Amino acid sequence: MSPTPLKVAVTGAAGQIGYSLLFRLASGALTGGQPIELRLLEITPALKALEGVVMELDDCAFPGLAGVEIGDDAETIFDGVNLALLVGARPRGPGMERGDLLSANGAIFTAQGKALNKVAASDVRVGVTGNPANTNALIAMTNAPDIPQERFSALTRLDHNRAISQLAAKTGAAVTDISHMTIWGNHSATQYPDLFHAQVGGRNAAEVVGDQEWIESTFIPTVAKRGAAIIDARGSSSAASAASATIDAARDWLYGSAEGDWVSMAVRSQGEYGVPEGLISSFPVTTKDGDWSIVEGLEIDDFSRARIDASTAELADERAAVTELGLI
Ligand SMILES: NC(=O)C1=CN([C@@H]2O[C@H](COP(=O)(O)OP(=O)(O)OC[C@H]3O[C@@H](n4cnc5c(N)ncnc54)[C@H](O)[C@@H]3O)[C@@H](O)[C@H]2O)C=CC1
Ligand SMILES: O=C([O-])CC(=O)C(=O)O
Repeated sequence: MSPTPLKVAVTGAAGQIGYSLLFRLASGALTGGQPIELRLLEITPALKALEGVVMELDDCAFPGLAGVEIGDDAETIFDGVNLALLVGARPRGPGMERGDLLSANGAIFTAQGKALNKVAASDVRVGVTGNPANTNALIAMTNAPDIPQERFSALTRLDHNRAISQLAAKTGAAVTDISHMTIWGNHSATQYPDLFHAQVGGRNAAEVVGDQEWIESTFIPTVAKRGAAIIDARGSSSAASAASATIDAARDWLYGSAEGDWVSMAVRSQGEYGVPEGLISSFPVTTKDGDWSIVEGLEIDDFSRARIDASTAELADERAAVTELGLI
C-alpha cells in the first residue's frame, strides 16, 4: 500500500450522511491500509457543527487518518483532491419526489463542478450522492469541461444493495450468494432493478424466484420506493445506508470490483442499451484501477426494455429542465 494519503473531499460533511460517512472513511473502510486525508466542505452556518464532528474524529484516534481540513470555500477544500464525494444537498421530506429538488440543488453542483475543474488533482474521481443524484452529476460534469467525463458517477449502489437484500430475503439465500444485480436508469422511483440477469447461487434469479407477480408488484416497487419508506419510518432520509453505499461504490471504483461479478453505477451513456447519449444513467459495470466499463451484450427483453426506457425518459426530462434553468 502506498503511504501517500488519498485526499478525499466530502461535501455536506456536517449532515446526516456525513455523520456516518466520515467515521467509516477515517477508519479505513474505503482505503484499507492507505492513509486518508479528509477535506470537508460545508456552508458557513454549518461550520460550527462540523468543528464538533472533527473533534469527534480526533477523539477516535484513527491511525490511518492523515489530516482533516474544513471550510466553506470549494476551491480551497477541493485543492488537489483525488476523490470528491458530493453529498451536500437538501434532502427531500415526506411527500416530495427527488425531481422536486432539481432547482434547489442544481446550483450547488454548477459551482462545485467549476471548482473541481479548477483545482482537483489530475486523477480526480467524482461521486455524487446528493439528490437528484444523476442529474446533479450531469450538472457537475458539464461544468467541469477539463475533467474527463468518465470521472463522474452518481450513486445507485444503495438501490443495488437494497435489491440484493430483498432478493436474499425472498429466496432465503445469503447476500453473498447473490451476484450480477443491476439497477438501470435513474436513482428515483422509475429505476429498474433487474432480476432477469441477476443470479442466486449461480442460477438465474427470476427463475429461482419463479413468481413474475412478485417481481412486478413487490420487488420492483419495494426497491424503487425504499427511500420514501425510510423517510416515512424515520422522519428523515436514509443516512447510514447511503453512507455505506457511497463507500462501497467508491471502493469498487478506485480499487476494483469483484472478479466475475458486476455492480451498478450511474455513468455517462454513449448510447449503450439504447440509453440516450450524454445522460448519467445506471448500468451494470465492472471496475478496475479507477476505471469503469459497461457490461455489454446483455439481452434485454420487452419487459426490461419498457422499464429502462421509462427511467431514461425521466432522465431526459430532468436534463431538459436543468438546461432550461441554465445549469448546463
Ligand atoms: N443517492 C442516494 O442513494 C442517496 C442520496 N441522498 C441524498 O444525499 C443528500 C444529503 O443527505 P443528508 O446528509 O441526509 O442531508 P442533510 O440535510 O442532513 O445534510 C446535507 C448537508 O449539506 C450541506 N450543504 C448544503 N449546501 C451545501 C453546499 N453548497 N456545499 C456544501 N455543503 C452543503 C448542508 O449544510 C447539510 O449539512 C440529500 O440530497 C439526500 O437526498 C440520501 C440518501 C440516499
Ligand atoms: O429517497 C430519498 O430521498 C433519499 C434517497 O435517495 C434514498 O434513500 O434512496
